Parts: sequence; C-alpha cells; structure tokens
Amino acid sequence: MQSGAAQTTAEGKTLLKIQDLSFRYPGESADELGILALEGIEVDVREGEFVSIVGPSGCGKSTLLSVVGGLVSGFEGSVSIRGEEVRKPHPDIGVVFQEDSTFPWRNALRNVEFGLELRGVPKEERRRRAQEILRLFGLEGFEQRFPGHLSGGMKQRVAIARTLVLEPEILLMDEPFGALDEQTRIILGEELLRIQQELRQTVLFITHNIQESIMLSDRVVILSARPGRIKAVMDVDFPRPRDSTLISSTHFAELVGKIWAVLRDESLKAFGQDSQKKEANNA
Ligand SMILES: Nc1ncnc2c1ncn2[C@@H]1O[C@H](COP(=O)(O)OP(=O)(O)OP(=O)(O)O)[C@@H](O)[C@H]1O
Repeated sequence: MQSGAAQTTAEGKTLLKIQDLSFRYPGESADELGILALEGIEVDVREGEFVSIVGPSGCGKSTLLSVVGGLVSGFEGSVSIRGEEVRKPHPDIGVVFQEDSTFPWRNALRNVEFGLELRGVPKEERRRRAQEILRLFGLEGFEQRFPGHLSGGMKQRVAIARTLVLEPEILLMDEPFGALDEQTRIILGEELLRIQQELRQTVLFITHNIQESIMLSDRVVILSARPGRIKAVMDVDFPRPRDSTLISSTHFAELVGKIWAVLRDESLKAFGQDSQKKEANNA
C-alpha cells in the first residue's frame, strides 16, 4: 500500500490526469467560507485502467466525479484528458450516475440511441450500434421494453449502455450499482468486468463498497474524511480476466482488511463530523 498521490507506476499512456485538485462549495453569503470538499487530489489514470475511489460518506467522492466530468467549475488545480484541460463536459468523458437515469418514455433501444441522435448519427448506424451494445449487455430481446417494464438491474444496464455506445475514452461511474440489492450488484459488477475487459475501457469508479472496488479495479484510491485528501493507494494484483469467484479467496479477504484498516479511522471521523453537524443544527 502506498500513501499520498495516486500516480501510476505501471506502463501505459496516461489518459486522465488530476493535479493538485481542491474544491470548495461556496458559502451562503460572501463572508461565509463554505465547505472545503476536496484538497490536493492527484490521480493519474492510464489507458485501459480501472481505478476506484473509495472513502467515507461525505468525503467528496461525488464532487470529484462532477469536477472530472466537467459538471462543476471553480476548482483549483487541473483536470486533463490526453493533455487537454477539462472545464466543461467533454465528448471523450462519459458519466453514469447511481440513480436511474433512463427516459421512461423511450424503450431500451431508443434510450441507447439518444446520445447518438444528439450527435447526428444517421438512423441506420445508430440502430446498429445501439443493438450491438444492448447485445453486449445481455439485453437482446428487451430492446422494445420501456424502463417501467425492466428490473432495476436491467435499467442500470441500459443506462450504462447508453453512455458506452458513445465510445467515451473514459467512463466515470458514480455508485452505479448503489441502489441495487447485493446479488444484483455482484452480478452487474461481473458483467461490467467482462465488458470492460472486452472493450479495454478506461474507468474511474466511485463506490463506498470495498469488495466492489477490489473485484473491479487495478488500483483503489482511498480518500480521507472531508476534506477529501488521498489517504492511501492500493494496487489490486488479481490477474485478468477476473470474475466474482475471487471474492471467496484468502487474498481477497486480506485486501478487504487492508482497505478497511485505513477506511475505519476515516469513517469514524466522518461519523463525528455528521454528529457535530446534527448537534449544531439542534442547538
Ligand atoms: N451543492 C453543495 N453545496 C454545499 N455543500 C455540498 C454540496 N454538495 C455536497 N456538499 C458537501 O460537500 C461534501 C462532499 O459531498 P459529496 O457528495 O461529494 O460526498 P460523497 O463522498 O460523495 O458522499 P456520499 O458517500 O455520502 O455520497 C459533503 O460534506 C457535502 O455535504
């Protein structure tokens, strides 16, 4: 386990570079300092790599994803993709959120086609690409179903397919399986592993689930309680291709223990921050 910056030591070109990133939510009035959510974050993600960010509740994980996704401005430091600064949503960066983001009025196929329509891709090509990606996600035969007639896991697969069909260079995922039950979560994690391996997709993945981070990642970046700083970085050395059976191995349990040893202190701190906030609100 290393501590400090999450620079990669392995070979491969750096795709995403986050340098000395700090972000403060503004206060309600000009003389209020606001909330420092992130401080001095340094992460490099190289091509084809799967990097997870774990951290206690409220440590700034979603904020980090919003900054990298170009959805938030006013940060210090820099975020760049292939050396190009990110200051607004970038076509090479795809984002998938936790909550169901499918359009209920479009069937699965037309949900996946949506982004291609916006990009002006001709109908035949977008239908072919959407069908192909739905097949990759095991949704062949469900193309005409509307989200209201799909399970939670299927809807989330449609949401991921909708982003992946645009062939982003990097996929940002914010707790994409957070709303699902444990078994569906593991199965979808396995499916994501398979697809990521097939497409050699670069992924930056936010989760508070330690097991999920180990199963999926090449590296796990552990953030401190707010303000989120990099507390430690752990390489996950399971060979690929992987599947969910590695969860039962001794080495997996060792890695969970190592991450939890760091995260436990930070989670207790975050718990303290929450309690103080509640007391202040009740005073
Ligand atoms: N729009 C906002 N304005 C002010 N403060 C905010 C805003 N959004 C988030 N925060 C604060 O910034 C901190 C980081 O929030 P963020 O949602 O990034 O954390 P997180 O690690 O994703 O949390 P969780 O794991 O609970 O989802 C929290 O203390 C939160 O209260």
